[in-house]
Amino acid sequence: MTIADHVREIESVWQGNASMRDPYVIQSWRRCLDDYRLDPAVNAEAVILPEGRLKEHRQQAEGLIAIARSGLERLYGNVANQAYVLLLADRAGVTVEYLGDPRYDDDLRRAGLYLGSDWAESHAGTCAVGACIATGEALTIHQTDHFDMTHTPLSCTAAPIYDTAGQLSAVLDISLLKSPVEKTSQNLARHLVTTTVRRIELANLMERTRRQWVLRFALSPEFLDVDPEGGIAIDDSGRIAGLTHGAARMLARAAGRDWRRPEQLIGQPISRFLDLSIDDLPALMRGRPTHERVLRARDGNMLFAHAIEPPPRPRAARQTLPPALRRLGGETPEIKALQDRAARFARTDLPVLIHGETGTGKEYLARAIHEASGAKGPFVAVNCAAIPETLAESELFGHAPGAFTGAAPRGRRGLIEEADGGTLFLDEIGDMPLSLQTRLLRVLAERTVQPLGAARPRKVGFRLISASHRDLRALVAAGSFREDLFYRLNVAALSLPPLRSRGDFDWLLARLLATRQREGRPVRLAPDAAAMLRAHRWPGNLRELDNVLAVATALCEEGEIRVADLPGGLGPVSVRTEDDAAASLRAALDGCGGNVSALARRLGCDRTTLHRRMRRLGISGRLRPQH
Ligand SMILES: Nc1ncnc2c1ncn2[C@@H]1O[C@H](COP(=O)(O)OP(=O)(O)OP(=O)(O)O)[C@@H](O)[C@H]1O
Repeated sequence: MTIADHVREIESVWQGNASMRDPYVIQSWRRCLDDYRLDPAVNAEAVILPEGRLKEHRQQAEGLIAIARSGLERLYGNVANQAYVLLLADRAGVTVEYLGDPRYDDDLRRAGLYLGSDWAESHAGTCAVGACIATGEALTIHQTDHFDMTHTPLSCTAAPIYDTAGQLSAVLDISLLKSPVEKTSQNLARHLVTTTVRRIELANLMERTRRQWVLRFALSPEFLDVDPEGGIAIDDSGRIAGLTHGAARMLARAAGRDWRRPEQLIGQPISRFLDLSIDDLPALMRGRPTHERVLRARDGNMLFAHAIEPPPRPRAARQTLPPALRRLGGETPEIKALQDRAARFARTDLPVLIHGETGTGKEYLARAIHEASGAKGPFVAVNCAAIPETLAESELFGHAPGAFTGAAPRGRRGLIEEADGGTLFLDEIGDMPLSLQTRLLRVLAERTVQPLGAARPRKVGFRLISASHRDLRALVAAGSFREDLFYRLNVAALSLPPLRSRGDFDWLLARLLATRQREGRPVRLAPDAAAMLRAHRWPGNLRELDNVLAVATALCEEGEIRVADLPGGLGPVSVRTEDDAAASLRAALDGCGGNVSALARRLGCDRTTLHRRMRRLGISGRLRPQH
């Protein structure tokens, strides 16, 4: 066809003469002439947007491109060797994603079948993307259907992609540079794009309505599970929260409404369209044979449906925290973040480094991680600051029989070996002497331990958790901590906040108080005493609070801790020292005639705990009442 013939045909159609062209082609020609004032005799060059503007369009369509990509790639895989090009255009008509054969790059670019090409009907004239945006329907613009001669060699088929609110959001186009003369040759292409779009819309619906029920449907049971015709998201109250285009058409038909007016569908009760309520959805889940999952639409048509339950709400995620980690604190964002991080580390065997002031619960957290990890072996805690340097080596690494004077005759397994299969917790790691740091580094690098005097190293496997109240980076800078060891320990870092800044103070207070008993009964806290505890600065953190409660429990009467039972000087301006706690405990011990077991019974804790606390506070168990 010559330009003159083409122009003459368009003019004839415009004058209202009969035509063999599809109605949507004629309507587009009219828009081009009447609305856009285009001239079919003037060839409009393909417009390719400059990179900056293309980037803006791509950024806006990012989510859609990500969802559409696998559908596009699969479709392209099916048609690539037949010289088809795939374009994904946004609702403005700009090509934001493109799959084509690089061998024809120049021709494709010239024809506008390229990334960044702008197919808006207002300047490109009649074209598949533009006409699809204007009509909202899948269609083929074949060769001389195009408005001017620039694009007449092309055959382009496009289908609209609707978002879950029923608005046209993009167009998928499949084009050929050269095609057979017959337009019907593109019927298969039309089937392929509409099928791909249906899948893209379903994927988009599933992605965007994760918290709702999704009902997928098909007209025949065989296709329900493999290739449903559409999907509807339904909220808790049984209203339509989102849908695919196939669903919009089906629902509109069922209730005699217009699918082009999504506000007549979105937000409406599903029961207006289908013989269905929210309570019927569980019965439509997979598990029942497909042919039994039948629904009746309000227009009397039957369809087969498959309901997909929403996943549990995010709150449930907290429920899945291992119990040991749940016990770490109350529900504040800071503690929740700490628990989530610790839970993730617990699932790995990464070395963990915990930082926190003294008494903030570093060992408690380390034990919780050990418990949450499900490790079979033991939790072995070593306080690097407490072992005398001379003993540290044999304590940690063990020794062979007779390795040195005073060595155990049958030798001794070191603490590192004891932790085999479990967790080694090195508390106050910053206080470890440099010589031991070097040996520890070797254990970590080689995963073996060599006891003193032993001929051969032994294999060990454990998770390492270390802790310090000191700034290890500063120690590295000062030369008292090995830098290479620091990097090996500081793989997964956790930081415990000081008690004075914890938003869950009351939760912790209640928790610690719940472990106390007086004469077999729970202990209460008078409101003014609680206020005093809240106002204190707690330099000794949780340990200090625990000690204060222990002593106050011992001193209180009628099971209620009052202000008078709290150590003097407790309050916002005072800085309570461990000496105060020691003095209170000493007083309580005196009250039991220096008998640790008796005091432990009175305090409602076991003897080991009390001994540990006394050791920490520098109190000897053989202490006699002081007069
Ligand atoms: N989340 C918690 N809930 C209840 N009690 C806790 C919690 N965290 C710590 N504690 C208690 O607080 C006290 C101090 O905890 P822990 O010994 O773990 O602190 P730490 O930081 O390791 O101390 P240090 O720096 O002296 O080694 C312990 O009695 C512990 O049982």
